[in-house]
Amino acid sequence: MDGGTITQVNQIFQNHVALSSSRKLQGGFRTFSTSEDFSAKKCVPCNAKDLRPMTEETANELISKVPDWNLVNESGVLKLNRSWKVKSFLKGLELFRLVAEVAESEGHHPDLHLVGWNNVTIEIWTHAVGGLTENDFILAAKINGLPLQDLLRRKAKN
Ligand SMILES: C[C@H](O)[C@H](O)[C@H]1CNC2=NC(N)=NC(=O)C2=N1
Repeated sequence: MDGGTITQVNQIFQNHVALSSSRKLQGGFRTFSTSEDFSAKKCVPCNAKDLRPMTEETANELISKVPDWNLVNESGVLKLNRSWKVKSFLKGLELFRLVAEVAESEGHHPDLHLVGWNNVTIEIWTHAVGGLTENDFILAAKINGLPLQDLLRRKAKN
């Protein structure tokens, strides 16, 4: 197979969304499942040789599994992001501390932003592959499971 055909085959494998409940290896590449709870999974090391960034099509299928996260394409690099308004600067740092514990235990790390004293944005992508992998969805799902409510500014009532 020439390079072009291999790329096409890779695309086909990566576009394949497994319906089973466990991660599959198809033709040596990781595939992604629609039916799984990402928060129950564990991140794999990002330096694994068979790790490839998923296509935008796959990312679009998986984004609904991580409520409140957005899919963004930054100059061709797919990323997940989510924003919160915190009660104070220190509460923002507390939020980062909770997120950092998840990140350290998963060995997968988000980009953390605390801007204008109370605006927190977290971006998640896999630096090693320049795009999204299942790891990013696992980390996003685990962040969604954190008890952040007391750190957040309450929404203004009308
Ligand atoms: C070996 C280890 O998995 C890597 O160095 C990790 C650490 N955390 C990481 N986090 C993220 N988001 N992307 C990476 O490529 C990455 N690499």
